[in-house]
Amino acid sequence: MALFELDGLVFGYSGRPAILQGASLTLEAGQRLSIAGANGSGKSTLLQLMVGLLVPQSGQIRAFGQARRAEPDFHEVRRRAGLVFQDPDDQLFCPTVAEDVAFGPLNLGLGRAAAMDQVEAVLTRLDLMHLKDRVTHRLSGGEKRLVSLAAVLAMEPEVLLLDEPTNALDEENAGRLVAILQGLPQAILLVTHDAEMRAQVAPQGLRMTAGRLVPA
Ligand SMILES: Nc1ncnc2c1ncn2[C@@H]1O[C@H](COP(=O)(O)OP(=O)(O)OP(=O)(O)O)[C@@H](O)[C@H]1O
Repeated sequence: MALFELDGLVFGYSGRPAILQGASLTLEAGQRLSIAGANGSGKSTLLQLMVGLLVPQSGQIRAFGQARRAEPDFHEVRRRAGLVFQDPDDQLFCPTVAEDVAFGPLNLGLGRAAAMDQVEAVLTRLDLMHLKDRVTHRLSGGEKRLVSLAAVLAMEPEVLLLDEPTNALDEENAGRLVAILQGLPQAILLVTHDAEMRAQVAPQGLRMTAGRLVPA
């Protein structure tokens, strides 16, 4: 069963010409796929459509074996597919790092103690335990990006949708992120301008061109 099957998605922001003009892709379990493309070509827009944050004007979205049309269809999609936003400030909204990372597990119904165990496990895995009690909005841009990834991984999604994950990361942390992603079991859809990262994490690639996805 494919995790995602997007067929002929058309989307334009209100009152503006369509950015996506028939974008299609299939993401299978365990697959790693990258998407490149010019600034403003619609890559972030596509990821937001995949988890129901935007609604296509036409085209089909199947996720985890089912057609997804209305908002309630996407609750399950957002639980099983973790989107790491391009801007960490869209992801992180709690006072401290521990609370931000615990938010997802608590929301999924985990008890406080189990959620805190999960927070420690994820922060340890990403080598971020030193940030656990920090005030989130005072972190550096790169630290926020890593905490965003931790917050998504804490929900144990089946697939990761990553929007420019190396933005604001220094070379050392970008390298660490690549190693972390290489070691994860999840399927990954990786949007990035970073050609080296695409080669290391998701060599099979597509390119967004004129509103469609074509082999890179
Ligand atoms: N909320 C919005 N309302 C109106 N236009 C928007 C909105 N969000 C994005 N856009 C526009 O839609 C186009 C596609 O944006 P999108 O962020 O999907 O591109 P992208 O391929 O991810 O770009 P980048 O590589 O710069 O991150 C851009 O022209 C952008 O300005």
